[in-house]
Amino acid sequence: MDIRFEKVDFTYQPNSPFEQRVLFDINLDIPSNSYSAIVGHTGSGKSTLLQHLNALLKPTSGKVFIGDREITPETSNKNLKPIRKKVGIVFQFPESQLFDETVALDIAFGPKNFGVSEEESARLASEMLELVGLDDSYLERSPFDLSGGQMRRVAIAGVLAMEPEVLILDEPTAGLDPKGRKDMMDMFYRLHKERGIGIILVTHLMDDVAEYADFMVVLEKGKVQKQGHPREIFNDVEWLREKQLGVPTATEFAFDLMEKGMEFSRLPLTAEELSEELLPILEKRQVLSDDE
Ligand SMILES: Nc1ncnc2c1ncn2[C@@H]1O[C@H](COP(=O)(O)OP(=O)(O)OP(=O)(O)O)[C@@H](O)[C@H]1O
Repeated sequence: MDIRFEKVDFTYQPNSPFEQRVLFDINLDIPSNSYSAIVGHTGSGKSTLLQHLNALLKPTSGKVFIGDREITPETSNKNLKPIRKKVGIVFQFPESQLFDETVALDIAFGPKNFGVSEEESARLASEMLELVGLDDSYLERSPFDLSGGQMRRVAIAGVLAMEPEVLILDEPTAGLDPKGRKDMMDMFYRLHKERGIGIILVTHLMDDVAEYADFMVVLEKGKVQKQGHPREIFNDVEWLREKQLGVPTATEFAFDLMEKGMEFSRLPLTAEELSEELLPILEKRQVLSDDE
């Protein structure tokens, strides 16, 4: 599903003493079924932009296109439900939104609210729980007896139970330990690859952008500074350093080596790509030293 912004401005509390303009002339074209990453400093407007992606917020001026729907400032709040179903948002610390007595009821809440039968909602709860890596034994447990990471998985299963075409993730691994982070990022990648779910991820972690994303948007003070493939954007490493946005670890390392005279056939973004570049060089050096 295509998502496109055309000249979007957004102002909180317009025409009041608290008026604050947060998004400025956003033109954005998020490729269909991509794994996109939105990066930018704190306060740059990422969460505000995210909420336009499923019409939780409407632009103050301009247009947002979500699939075949067009959202303008005049769009009525009625009939937005189908968009909310197609585009699921996992907010920061989603576990704080769990509320039901059992895991099964919590996950089934969304579909039931959309008129899905009791039976089908229960089936969805079981399927989505498995998808997030928890077995059926969790279904009848209270969500509040689970670990933080498990609670987060249950909350994500609740969003998945709506069977969205696009999943929006606002810093989904915040506060998790390194293993929990990796497991969760791998899970989203599997959902993307195996189920064809489009992902739009907000993150500060450039290693995650490099590892998973095929499209990237850089926001600064409410304006889109760059959009494109991460390899293009990370290529301008001087710009990223100047903006203090962070650079993937492997790319930073490769740039250090380039400054010392090493040549690469393409800019490595991940550890795997870096080792693919380095191995032939090291093997060549080994052959040379063996010959000596
Ligand atoms: N509900 C609101 N009412 C008024 N102003 C708001 C509201 N939500 C956010 N803002 C303001 O909008 C600006 C952008 O905030 P936003 O949360 O979109 O940025 P962000 O890039 O997501 O930041 P972070 O990385 O810290 O989550 C900030 O100056 C913030 O104070």
